[in-house]
Amino acid sequence: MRVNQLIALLQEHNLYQGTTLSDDATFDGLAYDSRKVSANSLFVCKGFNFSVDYLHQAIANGATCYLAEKDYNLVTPGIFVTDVRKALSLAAQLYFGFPQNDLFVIGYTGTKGKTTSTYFTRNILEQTFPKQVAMFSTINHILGPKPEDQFKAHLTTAESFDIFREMRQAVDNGQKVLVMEVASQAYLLDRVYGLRFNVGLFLNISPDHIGVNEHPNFANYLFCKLQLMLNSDNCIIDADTDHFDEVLAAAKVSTAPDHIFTYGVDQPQATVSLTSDAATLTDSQFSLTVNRDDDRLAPLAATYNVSVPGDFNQSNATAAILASLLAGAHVTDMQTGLANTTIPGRMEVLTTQRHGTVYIDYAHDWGSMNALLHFLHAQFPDHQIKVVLGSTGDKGEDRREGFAKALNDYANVAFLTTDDPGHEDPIAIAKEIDSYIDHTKVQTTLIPQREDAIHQAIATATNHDLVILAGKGQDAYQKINGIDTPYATDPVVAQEVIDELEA
Ligand SMILES: CC(=O)N[C@H]1[C@@H](OP(=O)(O)OP(=O)(O)OC[C@H]2O[C@@H](n3ccc(=O)[nH]c3=O)[C@H](O)[C@@H]2O)O[C@H](CO)[C@@H](O)[C@@H]1O[C@H](C)C(=O)N[C@@H](C)C(=O)N[C@H](CCC(=O)O)C(=O)O
Ligand SMILES: Nc1ncnc2c1ncn2[C@@H]1O[C@H](COP(=O)(O)OP(=O)(O)OP(=O)(O)O)[C@@H](O)[C@H]1O
Repeated sequence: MRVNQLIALLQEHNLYQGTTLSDDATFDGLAYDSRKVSANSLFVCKGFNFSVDYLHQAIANGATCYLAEKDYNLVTPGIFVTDVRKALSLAAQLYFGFPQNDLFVIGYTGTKGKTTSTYFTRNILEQTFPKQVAMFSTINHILGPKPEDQFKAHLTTAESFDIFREMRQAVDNGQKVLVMEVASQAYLLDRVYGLRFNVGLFLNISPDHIGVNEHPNFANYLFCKLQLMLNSDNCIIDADTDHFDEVLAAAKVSTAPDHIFTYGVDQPQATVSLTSDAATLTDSQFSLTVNRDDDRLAPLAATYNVSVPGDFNQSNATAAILASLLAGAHVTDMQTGLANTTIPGRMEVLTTQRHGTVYIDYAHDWGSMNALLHFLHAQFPDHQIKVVLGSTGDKGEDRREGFAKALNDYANVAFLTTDDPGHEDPIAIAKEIDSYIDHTKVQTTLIPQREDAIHQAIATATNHDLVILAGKGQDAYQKINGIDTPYATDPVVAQEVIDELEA
């Protein structure tokens, strides 16, 4: 990477303040972690917990220059900028050769449904472009068709440097499309600064991620999510979302009306309207009506089966249909892809002979729990709803009251147990949830061991019951006192219980 190119790019974005380096210098490496610096690298000084010791370590490891918001007055030269997070994103794009230019990039934001929709979209597009669809999801990253190109994710949206590094790998692996989740935190911390999306989707918004290390308030949370609409060539919006008018207004700022698409349940005003045709305990079927006179959209008027239950998943699937249409998919690809998608820990279904139907779902706040229980209650009114859940410690304290509200509205029985208690006592958390429960509607039992709670829920269930194991999905740990304590996962525990009971 040549320094004069970097300076020109920084100047273009009004970030450049000056340098103590000669402008004909070149770098062989770029890093923001002192432990990953190689010879003749540019080291980027950023972060809430940044320490000058990291800069010294980076220099010892081979950094020949640093990029920072302040001059550390060292012999080693520096490049100075007004905003180092934005500068990191631009430097990474330059260093990795702007890999986004060789990918069709689809980004999903929303409080709920990002992971599910990302999986749906990838599965559809894999029908159209086999082995050429990369994915950055909360669960895992896929950069190519080989097993070594797939690995677990650390964040929902990675640091900018890692995003562009992985995009470069994906392009080098022959990938044509990238489907990724864009958390609000990504805009808060400029992880996608300077990235233009071919398609940006806004699924929904409800209060979440507000706290010390996240957004200061809801207005900031919404502001960050809206940024995806301002940075996308095509915008797709769920017309049923709260704050729809603000989302649409944000999309209109930089996107022409015929590149803005909306969808909603039984919404004749939306570009595409979806109608639920059937729902069983294990899957569902819906139809789309196209309300805009547009030849590209016309073929979407069809019927689709989704192998994951939940009316909210019909909405997620519709988002994926529109996004994949813009990427070049045919309706048959959509129908096949949706009918064959399962998402780890999202509405996984275990059927039993005598103990009802068991759902494993990642619902871990009021919004998702409410959507899940409302769907099950409305669709299967003759069934009793039994829920196993806890609430995380050290954060999201308001979730406890939210869970109780959703249980009061729709559940019959709740087994309150452990879910990532952190430094808190799980039973104290369970008691707090219980304090908001209306016991005339919901019968509660407090059981500290999650495995025991799952056992009791399934063992006491009959074929008229729906048993919901909520909150952990496929998490293979419990966060206890700062340690990720191994946990077999809800699906494994549940299957063992079913095998034991029905042997
Ligand atoms: C508050 C927050 O989001 N922090 C993220 C941010 O940290 P940061 O830039 O402030 O860096 P830091 O962790 O304070 O470390 C300081 C700097 O020193 C460097 N360092 C550190 C140690 C060392 O020996 N040498 C060294 O150079 C680090 O590389 C870093 O650049 O950037 C880091 C990557 O560069 C992230 O790992 C870190 O995420 C933390 C772990 C986190 O938990 N973030 C959560 C809140 C988050 O981002 N969540 C979203 C939302 C999820 C959702 O929607 O559900 C997500 O996208 O996952
Ligand atoms: N469109 C939706 N509306 C409401 N709830 C949903 C929707 N889609 C999924 N959910 C619920 O939210 C849970 C999380 O879904 P998913 O992982 O797809 O969302 P996410 O946006 O990636 O979530 P998170 O940011 O919490 O990781 C699901 O297990 C389901 O209970």
